[in-house]
Amino acid sequence: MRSADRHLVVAADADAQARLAAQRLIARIELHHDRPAICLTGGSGPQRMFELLAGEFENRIPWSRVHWFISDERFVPERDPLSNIGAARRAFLDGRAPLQNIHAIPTDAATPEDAARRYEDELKAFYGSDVLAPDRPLFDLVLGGVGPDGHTASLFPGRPQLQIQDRWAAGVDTAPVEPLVPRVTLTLPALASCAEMLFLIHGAAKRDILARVFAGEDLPSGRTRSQGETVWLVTKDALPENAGVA
Ligand SMILES: O=C1O[C@H](COP(=O)(O)O)[C@@H](O)[C@H](O)[C@H]1O
Repeated sequence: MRSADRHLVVAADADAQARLAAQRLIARIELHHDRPAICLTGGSGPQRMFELLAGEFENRIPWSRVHWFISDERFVPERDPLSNIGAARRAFLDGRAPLQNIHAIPTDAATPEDAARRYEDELKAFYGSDVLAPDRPLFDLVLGGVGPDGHTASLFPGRPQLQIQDRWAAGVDTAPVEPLVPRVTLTLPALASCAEMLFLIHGAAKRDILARVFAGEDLPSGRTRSQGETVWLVTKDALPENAGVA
């Protein structure tokens, strides 16, 4: 199903979803002949796909060329089990991606805000400009998830980071959902600067929040926009009735 705002793809189960996601990621990499930029995310959504990238799909990734970023981070060291980039590194990046191609949010900074400013500088240096051009996306692919309150990355409902238009990253002093640690998040304009935004949603526990997003409620995940395609890759068990799929 296609609508003005979203392209919905339904997967039979989490394994099928992970395969489709890995194939989309590889297709985006293949479209970029220089330095593809992939923005990973935390949470449960991409974990099975990470396993496939370390296994069955490993030989299809030109590891020396691809650069890996992260949509948001908990303000903890990478070795902490709560670290989003730490989880991605352990699952598939370590031993495959060159270290200089892994762009972690610097959680050794003094504060989340300092970390956000340093990450913004790193993103701008990679992009080669301080201004995001409408016809030149920062990322080839941005992965997304939806939390129980409709948050995506670490953009939470009603929080000021959601309104930021002039920054690429921002600190979040306290997260309103578990784990209750400070965070750093990319902002909506930075996330939107992509050729494809791919939400990975699975499990019956996501059905109610997805129904609210699809109903048009003003939630962070529903506010995301991409310069290119926005794809919601949803398993059957997470699909709400208002998704418009029989
Ligand atoms: O806190 C976070 O949650 C969202 C959604 O994660 P999920 O486990 O509920 O699918 C995730 O996208 C974000 O990166 C993470 O920091």
